[in-house]
Amino acid sequence: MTEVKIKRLDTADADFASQLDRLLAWNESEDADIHQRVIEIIGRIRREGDAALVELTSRFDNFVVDDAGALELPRDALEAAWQALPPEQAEALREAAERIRAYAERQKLESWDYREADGTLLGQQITPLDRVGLYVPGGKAAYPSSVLMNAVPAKVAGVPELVMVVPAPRGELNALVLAAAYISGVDRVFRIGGAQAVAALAYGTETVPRVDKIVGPGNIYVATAKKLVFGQVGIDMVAGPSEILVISDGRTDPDWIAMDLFSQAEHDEDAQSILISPDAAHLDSVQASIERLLPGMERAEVIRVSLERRGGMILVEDLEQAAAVANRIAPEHLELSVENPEILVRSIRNAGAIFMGRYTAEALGDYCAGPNHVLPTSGTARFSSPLGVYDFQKRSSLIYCSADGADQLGRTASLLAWGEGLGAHARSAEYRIRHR
Ligand SMILES: NC(=O)c1ccc[n+]([C@@H]2O[C@H](COP(=O)([O-])OP(=O)(O)OC[C@H]3O[C@@H](n4cnc5c(N)ncnc54)[C@H](O)[C@@H]3O)[C@@H](O)[C@H]2O)c1
Ligand SMILES: N[C@H](CO)Cc1c[nH]c[nH+]1
Ligand SMILES: [Zn+2]
Repeated sequence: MTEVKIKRLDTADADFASQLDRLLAWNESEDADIHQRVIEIIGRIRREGDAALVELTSRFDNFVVDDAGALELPRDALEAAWQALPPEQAEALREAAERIRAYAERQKLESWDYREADGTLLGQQITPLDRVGLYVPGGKAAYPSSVLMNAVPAKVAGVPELVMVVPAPRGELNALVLAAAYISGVDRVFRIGGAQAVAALAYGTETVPRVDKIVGPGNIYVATAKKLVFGQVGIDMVAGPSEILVISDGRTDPDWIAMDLFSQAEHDEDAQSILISPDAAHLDSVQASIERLLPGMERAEVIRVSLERRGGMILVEDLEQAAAVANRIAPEHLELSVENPEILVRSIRNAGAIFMGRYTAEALGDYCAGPNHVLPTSGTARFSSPLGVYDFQKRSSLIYCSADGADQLGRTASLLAWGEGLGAHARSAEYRIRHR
């Protein structure tokens, strides 16, 4: 077994900050290249519609159809997949869906208003989005759990129309993906993926309807496409290649930690797995576990590439410094594998999801704990949050002025409008003032 070359960093090194920046950075030329390719794909979908969708699907997913209509799955295929599931899988899917729903129910934004003494009413009205596009990844692995994570909160919000896209390599789709779409109330499913699927949802084609917002995770092509179509449609966040950051106090079984790092590395060669600990001997033990366990893994090569390209082990002075480094990284998933996670969690400011304590494997959150697994990546947890019901709801402000309210507010508005030199604004307010 050859050594797995994972970068080692030490906060005591003078140039630690720049070493960390290099660990987190995407290769710039690779990044620019992907960006350019995605712009071209989006341009083709806008200009050529279905024809480009069919051609790009055959090129990237090895899935050839004569006519774009065949990219849509008939609804009875979803029901048939659900009916054919082995009972224990159906039960697991249903249990996961129920737990995701129970958590989502608590996230609902509600309408509210309040009335002032003069009868003026101010408030907020909540409306679900009309039609949402759900991206479900499927290039290298199938993600039934992502179907539930996308669709269940959308349904809780009350979105009337859910359009799902999922790549079908060689035309094949995982039965659990279809069954999950069935039980979570997805309306239409198209077998398309990557930047071309995002563009089709954003602009519409002859067969794919244009949506109001696109949500869901995907690889770097999907994440880049979502950023580029933002404005034409809403997007939830940048949910790209998966990431895990483990802070260990050195007392968790090194095999557990190695497997937690593998669990995200196995998604994609672009995934990122980082371990931080104040215990240098523990980092060595985890390295030894990685080398011993890796050959037995199903996706060993993907894990190895991911760990060697984007993985890291960071030696810190203490757990407080570990938290500071974690906040700088702002990971998608953060495991606090320590004795008192409820104390350390108070120092965490930037993380998509925080898994507290040695027993809380991140994988539980991926499937069935309840909180959403669609989470911000690439440091965007500094300003983004997990996918939730609120992503499928809009807020409109409500303002009702009584005659007395218009009289009072009109005087203030008029003064401010004249101050801005905007006469029509001022007069519009003044017309409603009672002139004595
Ligand atoms: N952040 C989250 O919440 C979250 C959740 C689940 C999965 N993920 C991530 O989703 C990703 C899934 O990736 P995947 O690849 O399996 O499926 P995917 O559906 O995201 O991507 C597959 C598509 O990528 C496109 N593609 C692949 N190579 C291309 C190329 N060279 N040029 C142009 N387009 C290309 C193809 O169109 C293909 O259909 C992983 O990175 C995983 O870590 C993230
Ligand atoms: N870890 C992924 C989110 O980054 C979600 C997932 C689905 N299946 C397995 N994992
Ligand atoms: Zn995962």
